[in-house]
Amino acid sequence: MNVFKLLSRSGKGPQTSPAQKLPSSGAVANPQLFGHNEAPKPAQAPNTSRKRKRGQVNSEQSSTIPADLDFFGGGSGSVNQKFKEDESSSGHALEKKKKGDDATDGLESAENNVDAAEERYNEDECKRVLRSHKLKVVVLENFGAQEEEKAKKERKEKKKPKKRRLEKEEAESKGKKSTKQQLFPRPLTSFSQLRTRYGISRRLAENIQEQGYKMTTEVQLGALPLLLKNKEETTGELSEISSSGKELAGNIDLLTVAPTGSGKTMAFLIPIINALQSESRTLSESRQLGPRALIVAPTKELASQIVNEARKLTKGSSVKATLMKKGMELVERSDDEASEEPGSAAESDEDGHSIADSESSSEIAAKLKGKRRRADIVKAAIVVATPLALLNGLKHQDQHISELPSIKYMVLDEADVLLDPLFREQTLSIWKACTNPSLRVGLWSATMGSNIEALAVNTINERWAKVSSGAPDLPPRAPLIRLVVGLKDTAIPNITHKLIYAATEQGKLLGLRQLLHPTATPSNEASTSLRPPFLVFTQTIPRAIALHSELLYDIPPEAGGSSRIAVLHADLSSSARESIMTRFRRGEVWVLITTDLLARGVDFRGLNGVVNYDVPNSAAAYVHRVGRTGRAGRKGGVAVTFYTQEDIPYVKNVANVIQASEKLRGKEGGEASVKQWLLDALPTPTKRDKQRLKKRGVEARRTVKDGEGRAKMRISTKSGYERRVENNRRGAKMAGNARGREDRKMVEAPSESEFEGFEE
Ligand SMILES: Nc1ncnc2c1ncn2[C@@H]1O[C@H](COP(=O)(O)OP(=O)(O)OP(=O)(O)O)[C@@H](O)[C@H]1O
Repeated sequence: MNVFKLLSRSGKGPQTSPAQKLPSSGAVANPQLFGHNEAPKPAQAPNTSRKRKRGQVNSEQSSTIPADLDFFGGGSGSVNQKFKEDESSSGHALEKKKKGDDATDGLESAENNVDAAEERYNEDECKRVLRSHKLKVVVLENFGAQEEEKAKKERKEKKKPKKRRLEKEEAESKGKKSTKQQLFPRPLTSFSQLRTRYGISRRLAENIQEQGYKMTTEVQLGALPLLLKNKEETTGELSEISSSGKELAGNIDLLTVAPTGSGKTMAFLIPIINALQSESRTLSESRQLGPRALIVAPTKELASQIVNEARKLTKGSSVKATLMKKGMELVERSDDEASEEPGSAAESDEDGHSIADSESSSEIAAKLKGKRRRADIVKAAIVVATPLALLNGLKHQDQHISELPSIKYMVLDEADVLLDPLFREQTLSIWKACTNPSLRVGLWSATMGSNIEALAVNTINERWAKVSSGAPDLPPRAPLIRLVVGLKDTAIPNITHKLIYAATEQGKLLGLRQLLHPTATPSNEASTSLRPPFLVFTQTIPRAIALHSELLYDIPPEAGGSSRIAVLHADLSSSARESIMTRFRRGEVWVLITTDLLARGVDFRGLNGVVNYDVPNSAAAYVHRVGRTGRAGRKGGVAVTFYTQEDIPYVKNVANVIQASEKLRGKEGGEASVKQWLLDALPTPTKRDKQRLKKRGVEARRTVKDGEGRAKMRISTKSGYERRVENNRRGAKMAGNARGREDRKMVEAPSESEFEGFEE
């Protein structure tokens, strides 16, 4: 169906080139964002001593590599060629699987080929690959080594006279370098290496292979080698930063900043699932151990998406993942504290964690009359939840929070928002409740302020001070490593940004209608390039609702009419939210109007665009909102941002992000969508302005009434005068109708003998 023909009233639709690639056209062969234009390196002498293994591609025989596998950008350079061999062999394995061949056979041949490629890595090549993919790994805090060093120094210094000691300290603090130690982990260029190099379970390897991914994304390429234990090298990459590198290999806290849609979910799930699988071989063993990994996400939508991903990767294994819902508990409670709410018993989860799944509501009600219900205790190894759902499962009536000593892994997905004032208290309470001394933490997001890094370091220190007191035999203290992919806090380079001045609220509505009906303005560049499905973001829930009712009848009935447009916000019930998400994912809804509820993490793979109907509240919010399109390297996504007179004090935030993202893409000067003159003309918001905007949004849009009681910043194409005339007319008509009904009642009042219908 040509969506655009149906949307454009003329029926012709805009002319699009058949070659135009949109995110909705499907996955791209190369999900990576950087490293495509890598210059080829001089060829290295081939390793002739090694016997070629079964299925391995000979670089001399096959000089032409399929374009979709050429992810290091052509040329016969040593590293490029080696990875191509590696990839083509694993791609071959994938193809085999598609044809119905035995999956394990494919795995084996890929593993054998990777073995061969592995041998030819050297440190310089690793560095080059990491650089070309814009990966930077640094040691943010090396707690263990710092403590060791401090203790050593103290012992030494005690022996020196005081004067000399003070002089030395002063000199040291003056010359202290702030540069962080950089690490160069061996990049993971193929998923097959997960088995050959890190020995992940066969089941997990098969589940990954079933996803059909041809190559690792940048964040997977950098994070997985840091988080997994290398089965061959006993010291691992971390030997560089600690004498106890052997114990630290794969045993670190990681703070990752990587672009939106770059596959961070897989990157944090694989190491956790692998570790949990090696702890428990059978399902009953795993259930006995209870929850051992906690994944915290800011919204229900994101949490349920993570659970789905985790279930794909844990299929057929002893490890299960569950979504924390109302009526589920993480700790045992006394009878007095058990939930009294019958509604909370009604939710059950795929892994059978609810007591209510086989009972009718009347049975439950009857039981509850006699005895308070004991909530269901979660047994799954991986628990995914929003901070509030988790705290509800941990808090007691007297407000004290139970400890969770069984949790060994905690992931904060969208860590910057979870540690932002909005969620900070809840998140830190959860973090502190995880009292296991070997707790490993992962903080992941596409944006991360330096204040969040500092907060993470403080929290890790505080927690350690608490858990280590009175526990002498603790494992070595893990370092905090930071991995950054690309340019920190920048929008992905593979989408097109459009910043459009709409002057007024009515101008924005007209602009959005032009996007919906593209042939009405063929000259408008923005309108010809945005295709449904797309998301529309507003500042508040009332504005999302108002915009939805304004646009409800804009889609012609032949195209599905009002069912094609929907609104999703936090005031809707969970089931309504789930149903809208499903309809949007299935393609039944084409335009989804929402608030920042869907700005983070949610993965709509084929989303063609994002419209910022209201300017986002921060640069980070822009990065996340527009990152709903262009996922996994998909090209052709469009991000349109409307701004009005009221937004001018703040719009520079957004303009700067667009400029940085276009620079990353190589679009500068005349080609850039935000011209330098505009950037120069826009006022720079102060720190206070930014803080106010982040907290409250554009103030004018929050004020519903002005001093004279008139509605301001309303979403409507009609002027205030037109609306008043219309309201007066409507009022007069309603009054007339009411009078008419009264008159008719008098005239038509039935006589007592007349039939008046059946009583209910
Ligand atoms: N190696 C891969 N090759 C191709 N696609 C991948 C690969 N890894 C993950 N994906 C896909 O990329 C998409 C985005 O992944 P994911 O949701 O994990 O991104 P993210 O980095 O968490 O994004 P965000 O910052 O928006 O939360 C998903 O559809 C996922 O299935």
